[in-house]
Amino acid sequence: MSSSGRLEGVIWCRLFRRANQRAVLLRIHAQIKTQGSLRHALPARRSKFRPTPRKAPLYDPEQATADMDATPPVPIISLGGEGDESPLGPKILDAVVQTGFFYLADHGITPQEIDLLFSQSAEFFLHEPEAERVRCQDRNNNTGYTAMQQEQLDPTSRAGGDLKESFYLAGLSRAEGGSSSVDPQYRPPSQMLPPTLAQHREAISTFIEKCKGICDAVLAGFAEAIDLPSNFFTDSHHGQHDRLRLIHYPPTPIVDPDAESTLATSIRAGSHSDYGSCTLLFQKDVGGLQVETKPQQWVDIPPQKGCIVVNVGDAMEFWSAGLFRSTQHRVVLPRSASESGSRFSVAYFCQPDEDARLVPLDISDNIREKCRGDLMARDEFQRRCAAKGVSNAAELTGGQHLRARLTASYRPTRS
Ligand SMILES: O=C(O)CCC(=O)C(=O)O
Ligand SMILES: [Fe+2]
Repeated sequence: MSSSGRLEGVIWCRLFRRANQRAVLLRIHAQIKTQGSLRHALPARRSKFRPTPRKAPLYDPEQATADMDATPPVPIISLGGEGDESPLGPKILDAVVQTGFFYLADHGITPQEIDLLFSQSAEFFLHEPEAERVRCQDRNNNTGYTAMQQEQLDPTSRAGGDLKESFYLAGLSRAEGGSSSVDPQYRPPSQMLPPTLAQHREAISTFIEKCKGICDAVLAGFAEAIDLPSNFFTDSHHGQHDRLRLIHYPPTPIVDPDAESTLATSIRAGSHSDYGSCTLLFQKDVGGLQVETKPQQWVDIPPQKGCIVVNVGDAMEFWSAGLFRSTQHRVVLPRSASESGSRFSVAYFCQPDEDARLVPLDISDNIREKCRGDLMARDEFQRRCAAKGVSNAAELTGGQHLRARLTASYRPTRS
């Protein structure tokens, strides 16, 4: 075939796939109007949502990145490169007590490593046969594949399950007692990998270890920020429950975010706070992530070149007695053509150990004074704990909180 013929073929494949997906979504939205629930409107088998296997293009790192360098809505903080020995703690204090979100620069993972992981992720979501994906599901260990709408991050919403699919990876080399010396008590579970990911096992494992290293630095920063020894939190984080999560939000039609009807349709990721100590979020070229900076006030956190989004999770909010904020965030449906294609993201969830007690700390007067304007009132802290199903954080362990939140947001796997 000539190159122009091939190009034409590719364009037709893309147009056909887009039209096919659009038709399915439009049918579902029409059914929502009559049946009132997207979950009921879902086809019995979810495979209709999928791009056609083996014909879809892989993730293209050269795609336009229009939003990338707009004025950042949260601070950009350097983890420190050569010649920058300044400690992280004082640099992140304001951000973690205000929104709990910041961009992290100079983190040591190269753009090439990130691009590679995103293309491996796209290869999995767009090319791995359904049987292989499903074979690797393990909800008991929070590893492997999760299907479209299996998770509903905001269980209170009437919109139904989130329009995304994902794959959770536990520390691969740690699970086998590999390179790093992990006390067997804190070993993450081993898991099956589907062929498209198994062939990249080494690279993915290295990526996970790098994320763990960054999280250890962030945890040390959290401790230093409140005048604690830098190992205060890292001692309770052996990576046992940490997960790297590859996420794919398939193409969906553009919606008007302010329209009343949009509230009844599903969302890419419902409003939620993260469950652990901190999250590293890698975004590429498609936006949609928003943070609730004030009640009902949602601010976009667009991809920022070279930066990871870091946010505080519930465990750290409990531990810090509400000084650090685990803020609600979500991923909205496409608002423009640039958001309507597939969105890929990668999250590294850093979790406290199973037995870590999340007893709220006594925050020193010195730190309280520094954060005066942003301190959370005691009753607000209690209210936020209660909203997350926690009556007394002092009696909670890292493992208990994680399981409670996962149980609340996942529906059982279909057999
Ligand atoms: O995909 C994203 O950008 C955000 C995902 C997220 O917040 C989560 O999975 O907890
Ligand atoms: Fe999140």
